[in-house]
Amino acid sequence: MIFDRSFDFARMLSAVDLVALVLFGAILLFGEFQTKWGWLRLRKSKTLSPPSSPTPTSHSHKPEPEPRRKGVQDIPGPWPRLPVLGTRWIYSLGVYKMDKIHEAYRDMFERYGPVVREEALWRIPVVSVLERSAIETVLRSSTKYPLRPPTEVTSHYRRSRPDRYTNLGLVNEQGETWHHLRSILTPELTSGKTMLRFLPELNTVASDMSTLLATSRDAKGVIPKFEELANRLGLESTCTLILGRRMGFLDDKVDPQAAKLAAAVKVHFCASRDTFYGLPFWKVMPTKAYRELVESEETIYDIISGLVDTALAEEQNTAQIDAVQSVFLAVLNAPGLDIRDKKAAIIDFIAAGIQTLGNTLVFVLYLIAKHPNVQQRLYEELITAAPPGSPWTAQNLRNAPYLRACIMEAFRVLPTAPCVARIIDTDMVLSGYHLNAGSVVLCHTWLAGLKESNFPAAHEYRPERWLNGGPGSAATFLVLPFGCGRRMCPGKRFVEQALQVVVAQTVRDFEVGFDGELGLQFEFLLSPQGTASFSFLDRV
Ligand code: HEM
Repeated sequence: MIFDRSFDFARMLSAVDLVALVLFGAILLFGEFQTKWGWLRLRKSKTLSPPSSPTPTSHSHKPEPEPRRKGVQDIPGPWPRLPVLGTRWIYSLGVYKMDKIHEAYRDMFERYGPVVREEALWRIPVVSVLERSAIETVLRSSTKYPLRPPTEVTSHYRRSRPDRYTNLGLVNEQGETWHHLRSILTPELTSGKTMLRFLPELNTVASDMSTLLATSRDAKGVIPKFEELANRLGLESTCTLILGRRMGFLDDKVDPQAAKLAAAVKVHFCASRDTFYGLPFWKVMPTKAYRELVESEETIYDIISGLVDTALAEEQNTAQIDAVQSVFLAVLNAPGLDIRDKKAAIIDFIAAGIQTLGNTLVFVLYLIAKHPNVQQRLYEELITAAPPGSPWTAQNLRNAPYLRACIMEAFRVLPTAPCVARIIDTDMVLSGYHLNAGSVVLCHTWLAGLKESNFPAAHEYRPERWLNGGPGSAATFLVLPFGCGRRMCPGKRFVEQALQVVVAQTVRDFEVGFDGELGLQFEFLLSPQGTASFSFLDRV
């Protein structure tokens, strides 16, 4: 077994590695590189009292010793736990592959049971939970300012650029600063009214995507790198929503900016993964992953910043897509925020929509393509709800429950975000272990949703389970593609609507096919592995 205590860790390290590790440990020990949220771990317990010591009594018989309660230190997990560095070595020394971390968790749950403890830098425990009850306990306890572990490397970089950022951004901020940003930056983005007004423009985006699919096919109807088009769709639709204008990323000719931006977003996710799961050498020197992160962050900033500036200049003269511009302007006109924060928020929103939406579209269409019966039923529903040539209105979409079921089931079987992370802010008992406030917990919603005990025939793609009231309470905390509570993804409404319109348009226009199996890889998000070769045949 890989993680037996007899596992010979030293054999895996060269002498140079060992010296580097020792030196690194010393630097960290005496340096100022403690994680910024480590203090939470040290906070006083709120709800649980420590095990009580036996009270002296006048009776002669000895009181029964109380069973020792199991704490975080008792949770099984990879071994050895190194001083300072914890267990992050498992991803760096070839035990698990960095791009297969989704499989690593599956393996660890099989090996150690439904609760697994890893240790991040400074031996801070990171607890992974698989049981539905544990996931519910964590996610139900959402407070006013829910805490999600920040991506430390982005925070580190942003602190080094006060010319561009005054804070860490919505994704990485915590507490009152996060709440302030969230309440100012997201109301337009999350508003149902905004989405409704955006629908006509989304129809033109979906129709342009269909044209692009038709013209990008080879003689057999195959598009060998569909994921690139899916990312362009993500970029175009998000820009249309946020900037209030069409950008032309779905035009026939590949826009070099779009390609550069999509590539930078991919590198950014991978570098975030490598710095998060790898050994934290980036904290003391600019490692390859850190340099890639900085480079991609700057590329993303520069390109989107250019788009924002152009949109802003045009805004002075024209009101382009009347309804949609409100997201962009609402952010720019928000009171009480530095212009750097507004610009950074717009950039973050656009960057957030590219690969997330692209990957999700690949997954949904893949599952539909691999299940011809599902595709046929969906097609029949769609042409009844909106015959070819008619638009996707709110009413037409309401009349397509099977479409929503296909998307929801895809989120259960192949979600882009496979777990929801929290730093718990009260003590709690999870699967029999007492955890103190400040513990980092990863709720593995994806793997839990694939358990037979939660969903019958869990490994099968069955959209029907979401019809007529859905699969019941099992779904509440297990199928959470956008997270939950106050920190839930503010892009949820937009993404759901965009997916519905684009999938509906695509399946109405084409019979979608996929040869073979789609591989998966972990890029901080769950992503298709390699290229995704789809066929799109005209409906007769
Ligand atoms: C398929 C597409 C998407 C998926 C699957 C997705 C998923 C998620 C998830 C799981 C979270 C964490 C939620 C939590 O901790 O409870 C999140 C946060 C976030 N997402 Fe998305 N997202 C998507 C698209 C978008 C888009 C298009 C935008 C912007 C327009 C966006 C902006 C954000 C922001 C700003 C946060 C941080 C929110 C906060 O901490 O307050 N996302 N997303």
